[in-house]
This record gives sequence, C-alpha cells and structure tokens, in this order.
Amino acid sequence: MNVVLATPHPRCVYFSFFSERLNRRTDVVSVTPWLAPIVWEGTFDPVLIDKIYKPMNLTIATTVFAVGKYVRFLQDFLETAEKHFMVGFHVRYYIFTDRPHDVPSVNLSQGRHLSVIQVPGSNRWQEISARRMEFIQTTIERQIRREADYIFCLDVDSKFHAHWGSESLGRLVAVIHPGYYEQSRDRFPYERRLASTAYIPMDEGDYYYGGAIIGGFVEDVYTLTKVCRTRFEEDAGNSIEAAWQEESHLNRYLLDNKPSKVLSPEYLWQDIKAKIKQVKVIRFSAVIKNNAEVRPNV
Ligand SMILES: CC(=O)N[C@H]1[C@@H](OP(=O)(O)OP(=O)(O)OC[C@H]2O[C@@H](n3ccc(=O)[nH]c3=O)[C@H](O)[C@@H]2O)O[C@H](CO)[C@H](O)[C@@H]1O
Ligand SMILES: [Mn+2]
Repeated sequence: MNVVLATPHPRCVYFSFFSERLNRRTDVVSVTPWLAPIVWEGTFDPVLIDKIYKPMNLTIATTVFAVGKYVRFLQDFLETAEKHFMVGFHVRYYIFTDRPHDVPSVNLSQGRHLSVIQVPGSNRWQEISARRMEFIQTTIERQIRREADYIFCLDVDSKFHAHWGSESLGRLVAVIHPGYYEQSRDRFPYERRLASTAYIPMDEGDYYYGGAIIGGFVEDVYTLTKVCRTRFEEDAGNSIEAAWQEESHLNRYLLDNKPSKVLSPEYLWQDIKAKIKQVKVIRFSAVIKNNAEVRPNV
C-alpha cells in the first residue's frame, strides 16, 4: 500500500524538531548508571530548556570565595559570568572575602545583585578552601534560603567562556573533574585512609567530582555542606585532614547521595590542559595560577 503523509502528525513534528537541533552524541556517555543526565553539548536543547525554566522566575545564588590574594580573580570571574552564566535569570552573587575594599565594582545586568560577606583570612589555603562548607552552610541558614531557589558554589580562580544556563539546574548537581574524566576509579585521588570520614575503598566510587562546582536546590546543598563540614571537623578532632580537604568529603557524600545531574568537564576545564575532542565547548575553566605566589602557604 502506498501511504503518502501529506501533513505530519503533530507528534511527528515534535520528533523532527528534536532531531534537527540535536546531533546525538555517541562519543560520550550522557547518563549515569542511576539515570541522571551527564550534560554534554549536543545532548540538550538550550531554547527548549529555557522555555521550561524561565517562567518559574527563579533566583540562582552563586557563592564565591576570594580570600587573601585571590581577590585578584574576582574581576574576570564576575565580568565573564555576566556574559555567560545564567543569562536572563535572577542571580545573586555572594562574595566571601577578608578584603571587602578590594572587591572590584563590576556592572551587573538587570536582575543581578552582589553582596559581600566578610570572612577571616587564614595562613593555610587548605583551611580557606575547606571552610567554604561552613560559611556556605551558615549563610544559607542566615539568608540564602530566603533569597534563592538554586545555588552554585564556585571556585574564583576561573573564567566563563561560553553558555552556562538552565540545563545545569537540578536537585543536586556535581561536575566530573577534568583531570580524572578518563581514569579508572582506582586512580581517583579519593581519601584512602580508613581513619578519615571521607574514606572510600578502592573498589567503590562513581566519578571523581571536582570541588570547584557544587550546585542544586538550596536545601540539598545546605545538607551537603552541613554534613561535609561536620565530617571535616570530626576528622580535625582526630588530627586528620582528608587528601583534598572538602573535595574528598564532597566525593564521599556524593557516593552515598547520588547527584541528580552531573556536569561534563565542559563545565570545569583547566586552561593548563589541552582540549580533548569530546569537549566541544569549554564553558568554565580554571585559569593558570602561580600557587606559590597567590596562596598563603605552599
Ligand atoms: C578545579 C577544582 O576542582 N579545584 C579544587 C582543588 O584545587 P584548586 O587548586 O582549584 O584550589 P584553589 O587554590 O583554587 O582553592 C579553592 C578555592 O578556595 C578559595 N581560596 C583558596 C585559597 C586562598 O588563599 N584564597 C581563597 O579564596 C578560592 O575561592 C579558590 O578558588 O582542590 C581544592 C581542595 O583542596 C578545592 O576542592 C578546589 O575546588
Ligand atoms: Mn581553583
């Protein structure tokens, strides 16, 4: 029988809309074993996702710590965020610093706000990095839970280079560390000492997540920061500090509490690393820094 479909059924239009916009990825895994999306260019339609999220009138909190000499990274971080990060959404930046007078004034688009929160300095970079969990937890309690729907907690020594939008939103969001994307789990630098509460045995672990991005619903990130802070302090009481401070605790937490969305290394690259062919777009990357010069200790 010769069937001629003059006008496609509306459902067919829907499917052709998808196939035109998305060139399905076969070179990368785009879903976790627990069926959470792994976000890669070409696996989502930014226009369609924005149509879902924009009417919700969401506010995205963004925490960034700039303690000591790290204030120098703020200008580029904020200027590039204004160009690429959550454009068209309400964004509230929370800048944690011991040098409030050195926070640069950057022109923010409409609907975007910035507040500065004073935190103490430290003579150990490890402590500054790890105590982010504590300050994020207490600031969520004090104000963020009343001021935002979602939150991203980001490293300041970084720049945005391309679109980072509502495709990244989810209940609990983490990023695959670009250094360990292709490694097997026995190579992951998890905390391996049984004495630490961040301990992960050699035959466990899903991904190695980078400490530079934690995201999700404010309440889910609240619980994460509270648990990681408590465990970090419990370890300190036993004179042990996990191999990669709060990043180790983050990895332990996410092993037990699976993220609902995983960002590919497009969302956390490193300028020092050559691009790999699977990464079609670098959206956010760590700048090259001289650790000995910017950190209070080596
Ligand atoms: C790409 C990535 O996943 N980076 C992680 C990695 O090293 P990194 O080398 O990226 O750590 P880092 O030196 O950037 O420190 C983490 C963050 O702490 C803040 N800071 C640090 C030192 C300082 O003197 N002043 C200051 O403000 C700042 O926001 C910085 O971005 O391991 C750290 C844990 O130890 C963190 O988990 C980082 O997120
Ligand atoms: Mn960093």
